[in-house]
Amino acid sequence: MNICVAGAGYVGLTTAAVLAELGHSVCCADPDKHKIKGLNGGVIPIQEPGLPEMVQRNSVCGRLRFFHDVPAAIAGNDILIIAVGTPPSEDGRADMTYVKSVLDMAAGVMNGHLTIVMKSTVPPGTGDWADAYLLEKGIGAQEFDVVSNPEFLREGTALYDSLHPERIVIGAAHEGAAEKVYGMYDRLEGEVVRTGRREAELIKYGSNSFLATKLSFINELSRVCDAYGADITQVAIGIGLDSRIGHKFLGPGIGYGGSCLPKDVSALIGAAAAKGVEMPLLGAAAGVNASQPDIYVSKLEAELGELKDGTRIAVWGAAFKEDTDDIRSSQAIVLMERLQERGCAITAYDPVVAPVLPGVAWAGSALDAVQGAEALVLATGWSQFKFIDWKEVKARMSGTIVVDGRNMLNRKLIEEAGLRYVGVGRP
Ligand SMILES: NC(=O)C1=CN([C@@H]2O[C@H](COP(=O)(O)OP(=O)(O)OC[C@H]3O[C@@H](n4cnc5c(N)ncnc54)[C@H](O)[C@@H]3O)[C@@H](O)[C@H]2O)C=CC1
Ligand SMILES: O=C(O)[C@H]1O[C@H](OP(=O)(O)OP(=O)(O)OC[C@H]2O[C@@H](n3ccc(=O)[nH]c3=O)[C@H](O)[C@@H]2O)[C@H](O)[C@@H](O)[C@@H]1O
Repeated sequence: MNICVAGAGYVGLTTAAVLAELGHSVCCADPDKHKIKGLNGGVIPIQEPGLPEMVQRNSVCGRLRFFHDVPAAIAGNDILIIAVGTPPSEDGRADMTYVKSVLDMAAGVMNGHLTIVMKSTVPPGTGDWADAYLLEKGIGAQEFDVVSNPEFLREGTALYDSLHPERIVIGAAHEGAAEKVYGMYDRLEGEVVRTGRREAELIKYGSNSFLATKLSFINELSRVCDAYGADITQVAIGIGLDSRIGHKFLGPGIGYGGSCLPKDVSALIGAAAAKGVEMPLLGAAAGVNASQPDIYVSKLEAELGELKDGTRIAVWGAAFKEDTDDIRSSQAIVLMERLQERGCAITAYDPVVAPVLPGVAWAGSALDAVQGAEALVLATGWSQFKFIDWKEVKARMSGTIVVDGRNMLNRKLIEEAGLRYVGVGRP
C-alpha cells in the first residue's frame, strides 16, 4: 500500500518505520525541516531502542522516505495517517491545531480517494467533526473516509508494541473503510476490534485514564502502607494475583508522567465536561498524581529535617520513565522543581537527558552526581542504577539517605554499604 504518515514524532516515526518493515511504501512527512534533514542523513530525533536500525534498513531499500513538504508527500498516496501532537490547551482539552493543519493540507491536494487514518489521540466526536470539516471545504463525500485507529504503543518499547499489538482498534463509519485500514496490518497478529469512530476514540482515552487511575490508586495505597509500616510491594503482589486486577501498573512511585497519561486524563475530563458530565474519580486520580512528588519531599524532610537553602540533593533520572529521552510532564523534573523551591542545591544525572532545568547542576555520571550529597533520590527507573557500587556511593556522599523512588533498588546492598534505605510504602 502507498501510505503517507503526517508527523515524524514518537508515534509517526515508529508507525512509518513499522509499516515500511511490513512491506508498504511509506512517506513520512513533517514540516520540521531540521528533523527531516536529520532523518534523511540517518539522524533519529528520538531515543527509541531498535528504531535507528529499522529506519536505516527501510530507507536504504527505498520503502521509507522523509519529506518536509507535507502536502506534496500526501499527494498520490491512498492512505494518510495523522500522527501529529494533540497537546493540552489551557483549559486542559486537546489542542486540535495540528490535526486541523493536516486536514487543511490534505484538502489542498486530494485527487481520487483518500483514507484518512486518525492515529493521534483525539476527543470523542473528532471523526465526525473531520468529516464535516472536509465537506465544508468542498471535498466530496465519495473522495475520502475518516477512520479512527488509536495507537497504544509505549515509549521505550515502541517497536515491540507496534509489531505485537494486543489489539488493533479500527473505528469506521462503514465496513469498506475499516477493511482498507486493516489491510495495513494484515501481517500482524493482534486482536482486531472493529467499532464506530466515537467508540474507538473513547477506547483510547478510556485506556490511558484507567491506567492513570490504577497508578494513583496504588500510590495512594502506598501512603497508607507508609503510615502503617506495611510493605506495598507485598501488598501489590497479593492484590495483583486476582486475575481481575493483575500485576501490571501496580508499581508505586513518583507518579505517572509522560506526554500522554496526564494530558489524556485532562482531555477526557474536558470532553466529558463539554457535555455536562463530571468525572470526579478521574479528577481525584489526577490530584493524587499531582501531590505524589510532595511525598518524596516529606520523606526527605523526615530524614534530614527541614530542607533549607543549600541542602545538597542528588537526583538520579530526569526522563518520565526509563528507556526514553522524553521529559514531557516528567515527575522527576517536578520533584526537582519542588526541591528547588525549598532552596535545595540539586545535582542530577540521567543516562540520556541533557541538562534541562535552570539552576540544576548536571553530572556526567551517576557517581559524580552523588558527590557531597546529603541525600540521593532515584526518580527514574533506569536499570543501570541497580548495578551501582553502593560502597563508592557512600564514599562520595556527605550524608547517608537513599530514597528509592521506584522501589527498585537492592535494599540489602545499600544498607550493607552503610547507607539508609528509604522506599515508597515500605517500612
Ligand atoms: N508518544 C507516545 O508514546 C504516544 C502518543 N500518542 C498520540 O500520538 C500523537 C502524536 O504524539 P507524539 O508522536 O508523541 O508527538 P510528537 O510531538 O513527538 O510529534 C508530533 C510531530 O508532528 C509534527 N507536525 C505538526 N504539524 C504537522 C503537520 N501539519 N503535518 C505533519 N507533521 C506535523 C511535529 O513537527 C512533530 O514532529 C498524540 O496525539 C499522542 O497523544 C499515542 C500513543 C503513544
Ligand atoms: O498514549 C500514550 O502515549 C501511551 O501512554 C502510555 O505509555 P507511556 O506514556 O509510554 O508510558 P507508560 O509505560 O504507560 O508509563 C506511564 C507513566 O507511569 C509510570 N508507571 C508505570 C507503571 C508502573 O507500574 N508505575 C509507574 O509509576 C511510568 O514511570 C510513567 O511515568 C500507555 O502505557 C500506552 O499504552 C499509550 O499508548
